Amino acid sequence: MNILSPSLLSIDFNHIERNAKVLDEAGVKWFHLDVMDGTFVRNISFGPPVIKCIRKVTDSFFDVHLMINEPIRYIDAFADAGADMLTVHYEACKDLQETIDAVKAAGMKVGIAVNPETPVHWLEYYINQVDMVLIMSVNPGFGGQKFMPIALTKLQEVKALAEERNPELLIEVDGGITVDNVQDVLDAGANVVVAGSAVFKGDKKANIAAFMEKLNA
Ligand SMILES: O=C(CO)[C@H](O)[C@H](O)COP(=O)(O)O
Ligand SMILES: [Co+2]
Repeated sequence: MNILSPSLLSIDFNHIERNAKVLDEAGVKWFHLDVMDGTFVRNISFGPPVIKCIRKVTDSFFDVHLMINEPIRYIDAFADAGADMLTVHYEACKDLQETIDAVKAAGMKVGIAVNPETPVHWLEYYINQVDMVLIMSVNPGFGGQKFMPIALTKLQEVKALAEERNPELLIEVDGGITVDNVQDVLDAGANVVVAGSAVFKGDKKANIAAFMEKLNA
């Protein structure tokens, strides 16, 4: 079963409750929350206080994408804010094993994200310890960027690794996904699709319905 995880980076923050309702009513079950610290990526977005507010208006699964250095420092804060899963960047953790263990100990699911230039085989040792691998199809930091096709090969590699080592693994792709390229990433092995601009620009309900049609085909 494929999952759409809309990135709230593109949401109208003046109307969070109204937009969350639109997503929920459109059948969206996951919210993708992009946390940026201005050091791991050259942008700052939001943190636990905002997530805590959004938690009050929806029961959806909070798929929190941590684009922050040394995320181990904030695990409890995100757990308290209502995160269901924390996805940390391979490139941002001094001790990835310790970080994975700490997320699990805090009662959340855990994912590892890799940037476009980070090889998938670096994840081999961790692949059966995590719930999800996130393949970035843009360089992280901003919504609205163009999809990078290198992600397709990496999705195929993760899928092959998962078949061997962790058949339950969720494989998420994030960055520049549209209704026109979503089939390519599904065919390559993604089963969780993040979309920000392609959901929030224009008619949200129609955009979500178009994605759902492809994901549930
Ligand atoms: O992690 C991200 C950027 O670093 C965002 O999740 C991603 O860019 C989603 O936005 P869009 O679908 O517009 O690319
Ligand atoms: Co993201």
